[in-house]
Amino acid sequence: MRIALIAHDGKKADMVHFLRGFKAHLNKIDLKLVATGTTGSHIEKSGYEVEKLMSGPYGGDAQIAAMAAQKELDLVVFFRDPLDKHPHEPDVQMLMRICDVHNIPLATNPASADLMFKQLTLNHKDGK
Ligand SMILES: O=C(CO)COP(=O)(O)O
Repeated sequence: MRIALIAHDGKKADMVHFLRGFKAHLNKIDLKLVATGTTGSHIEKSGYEVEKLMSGPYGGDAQIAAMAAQKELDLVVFFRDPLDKHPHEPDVQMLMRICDVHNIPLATNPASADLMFKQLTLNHKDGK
């Protein structure tokens, strides 16, 4: 299972907090994490192994979109900050569009991600 993780600056602390909450469960799953550059550095510091791509504004969102289009991702968690401006907004929109085109589950806030991760851990317990 490969999961992409992305968080805007105002949401990076939320991402780290969210992942900490699932650590015990996620450690039991064969999981590969991939993230945009700065998000990845934060995730690493919280004790996860993660493949870091470019930083979002330099093409990281686009790299994740390419992986989604190539069906290399099972889930994308993208904690967006709707109260801030982003110079690479076209890339952000493109990533979300590509997830919809290819029917890749996309969680854009912790409440949605929580539901998806709970399902993931349930599936794992049931051997699905
Ligand atoms: O900009 C981002 C998402 O649009 C995230 O990029 P970073 O993880 O490099 O901050």
